[in-house]
Amino acid sequence: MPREQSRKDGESKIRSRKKTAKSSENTKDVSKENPNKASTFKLQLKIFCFNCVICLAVSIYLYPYYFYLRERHLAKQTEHIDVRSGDVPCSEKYKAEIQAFPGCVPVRCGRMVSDKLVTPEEVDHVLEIGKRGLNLGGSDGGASILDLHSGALSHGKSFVNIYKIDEAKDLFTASDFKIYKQVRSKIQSAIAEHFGIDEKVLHLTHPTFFSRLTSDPPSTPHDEYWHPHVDKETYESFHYTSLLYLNTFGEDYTGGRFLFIDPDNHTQIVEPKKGRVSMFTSGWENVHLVERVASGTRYALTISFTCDLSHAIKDPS
Ligand SMILES: O=C(O)CCC(=O)C(=O)O
Ligand SMILES: [Fe+2]
Repeated sequence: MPREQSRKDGESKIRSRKKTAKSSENTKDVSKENPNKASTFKLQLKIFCFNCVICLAVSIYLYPYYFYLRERHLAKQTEHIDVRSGDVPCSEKYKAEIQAFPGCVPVRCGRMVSDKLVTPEEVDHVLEIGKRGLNLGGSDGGASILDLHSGALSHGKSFVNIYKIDEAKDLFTASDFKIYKQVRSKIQSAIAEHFGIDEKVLHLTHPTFFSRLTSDPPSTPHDEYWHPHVDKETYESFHYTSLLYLNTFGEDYTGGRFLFIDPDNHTQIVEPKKGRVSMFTSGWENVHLVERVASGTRYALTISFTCDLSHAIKDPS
């Protein structure tokens, strides 16, 4: 029995030695293969990195097109538009606010553009009034305004009252104010018609102003006209905003397009053009911005309306 046992012990030792030998052979094989595996891994890593770089380059190249594809034009500069509109759902906040003014609640919210509302003679005259006033002042930065109602005129880093400047005493004539009133009245009727409200419950409100925009770097936050905003927030009294463009994008300046920013970063663009009127509900459904002017000088007149009698103003006179 002990001899039998020692034979079995001997056999199992041999088996275990063979196993050890085999496993050490395996170890030797793997370590022999390692250099190949390492170089394959390096190659795969390089291919991966190369693909990443290509993807990144393609994305950077296509990025502007992504926005381009999301850009839609409401009005191009090259078009002559009788009436074109874009409806959007009224924002809840605007709807809630305007309910307080019977007869002033729009049947639709959105925008409307027309190139036939104001005559070329009227636009020429209005532009001339604006230039005459703005030439007496001007911001140090890229945005100058002249508020015909209050008389506020950009001057350096702040404002002066144009009606208190000696040299501006007889600057504006009765015929200037008549033209302003004529244009205001046409726009008011068009807003009432398009948005289905009673013209009589709509009142001119402040500020009503000329703007002159250039590519000059800003000198105060007032000069940063390119930020997205909602007019109801910027100018509390506004319910309906209108803009009369006094010169033309692509001819008198580059940049300076007007963009409505809709949900999902879709944009609807109005390219300003001399005589073009754009009008829209002033609520959160119409977030918008003016692109930075890249060259030249852009002129526009903002005429806005309120349904709130306590914010009504008379025509400038
Ligand atoms: O001049 C424009 O086109 C728009 C200006 C504007 O959005 C504003 O004054 O609130
Ligand atoms: Fe605005």
